[in-house]
Amino acid sequence: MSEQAAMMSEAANDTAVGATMAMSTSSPPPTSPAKPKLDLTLYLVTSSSLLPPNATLESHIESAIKGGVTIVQLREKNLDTAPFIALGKRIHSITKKYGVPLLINDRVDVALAVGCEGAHIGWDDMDYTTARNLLGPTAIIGLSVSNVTQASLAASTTADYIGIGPVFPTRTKPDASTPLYPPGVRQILELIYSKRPELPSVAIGSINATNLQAVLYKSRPAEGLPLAGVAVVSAIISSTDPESAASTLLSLHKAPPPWAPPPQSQTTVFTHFYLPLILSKVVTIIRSIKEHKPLVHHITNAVVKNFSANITLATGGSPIMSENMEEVADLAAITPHSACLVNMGTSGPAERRLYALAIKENNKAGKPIVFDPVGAGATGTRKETVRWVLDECGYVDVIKGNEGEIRTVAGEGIRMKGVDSDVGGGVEELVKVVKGVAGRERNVVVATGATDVLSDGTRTILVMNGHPFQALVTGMGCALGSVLCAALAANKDDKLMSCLAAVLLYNTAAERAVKRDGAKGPGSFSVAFLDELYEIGELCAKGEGSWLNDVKVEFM
Ligand SMILES: Cc1ncc(COP(=O)(O)OP(=O)(O)O)c(N)n1
Ligand SMILES: Cc1ncsc1CCOP(=O)(O)O
Repeated sequence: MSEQAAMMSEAANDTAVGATMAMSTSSPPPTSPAKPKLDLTLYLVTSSSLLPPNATLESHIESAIKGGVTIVQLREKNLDTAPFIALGKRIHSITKKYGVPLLINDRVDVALAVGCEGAHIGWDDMDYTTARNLLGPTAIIGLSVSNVTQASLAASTTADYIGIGPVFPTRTKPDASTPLYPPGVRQILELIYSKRPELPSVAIGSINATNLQAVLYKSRPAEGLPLAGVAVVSAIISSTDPESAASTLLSLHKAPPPWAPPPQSQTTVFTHFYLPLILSKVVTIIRSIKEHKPLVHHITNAVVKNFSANITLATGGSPIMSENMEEVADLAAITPHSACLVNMGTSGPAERRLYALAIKENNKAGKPIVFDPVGAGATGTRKETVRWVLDECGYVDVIKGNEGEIRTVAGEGIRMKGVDSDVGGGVEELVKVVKGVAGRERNVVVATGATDVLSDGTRTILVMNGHPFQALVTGMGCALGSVLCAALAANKDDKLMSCLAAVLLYNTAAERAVKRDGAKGPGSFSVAFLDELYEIGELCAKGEGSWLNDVKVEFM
């Protein structure tokens, strides 16, 4: 305590940088320094042990600030007090030059001794009130939270910001709590907003250039403050080029993610009154498949490959079946109109690596991903693959599955026998599940069955068309994924409308197929179905929409 008191008096003699920074902008009287400006956009947290060989923390931090870091936290777990203070002072002389606040991790005494702008404290550290009393009202103080209980307590303080994490598993903090993943971050943001609507937050834990946009997008609450920024350690500290690492992260932060729909592109008038308008869009979308012949990269199971390729061709798309990791990036970038189907028909470690790569490369190229969680509830491995794809691999634009699969994705403990779904809940109940998953993932969910349920979390559509023969042909369910891909690749404006077009095309083709001469059972039906897909496409190419006369849809 006496050591701390001594440091506090030393700090009082030192020029308070918060005051200096604030004074340089608004010149308040020296006796009442204002709080330094807090910009959490790109928050660098240090760890000298992760520096590349021959790099110094001083030069690394300076370069990172040049690249766009907006706030720095000195987090040095293995330093004794004296060298920690000495390092803090050296770093502070750098951050001050750029007007970037410096906070000290855990050690309020060191923050005082350094005379920097504040401290970041966790649950094992000094309590908030004591830290605030010691550091004073103008210091920046951040608090860590790892769950909603901590978030509730933290939001009842006057802390300046909240650090939410870990988002993902991280090697940088071996004692970190269970990962939250973006939906968990979102829950915490909602809780914080309900208690202190103006309190900003950052997310931390294995955030890097690959996942930053997905973290920001998927964690964004429907209402209230989104993340103010992201905090990173290894993504900048372990880089050999911290300036460009920081500037890449910053530009990703500023840019809309490639999968976000263009502003104002969504059909907002979604009621029966507008059915003719909606159906004319369906025709336009199917016509655009014919026009663009989108490439559909299939990562799918062996049983359905041939059928899926034929369905894609009949629809007007161009199928490619490839599980070669080496060509995933090329396929994602080869043409402006492409999409990738990730069908979890088989799900071992090699497939998981392939799915991750496909999602990463298609996210990067701004190409839609349709994820089919085949047999999701059948085994623990499949459940884990679903969790991993959705939590850790990036963003999937559409999830398509039968009721059991979608309920498993929602987190229900459904036991599926193989890949078939026999859960048999009512449609109303299913609508809630589908909307819930779509809202959680901020994407579109298509649940197939006698009534298909499509939702983007806000708008929900029921489609009652189709024929029971569809359930008797192997690959029929999986190949809908191909048509969804073709429609999404051809029309980027409104994903829900593209999915509706694909589902109406598919189910109407089935109804028309059984009316054809000779379609007496599943075998002849599957051939007639291909012909009908093709014929409907031809009608749409001519702008003809009469094939939609018998659609049975409901908007909710
Ligand atoms: C911005 C930010 N958020 C969270 C943390 C984690 O802090 P804490 O829980 O105190 O864990 P350690 O960093 O001390 O290991 C952080 N440091 N920064
Ligand atoms: C300090 C901290 N708190 C939660 S996760 C974490 C470590 C983040 O480091 P990285 O960005 O390297 O995963």
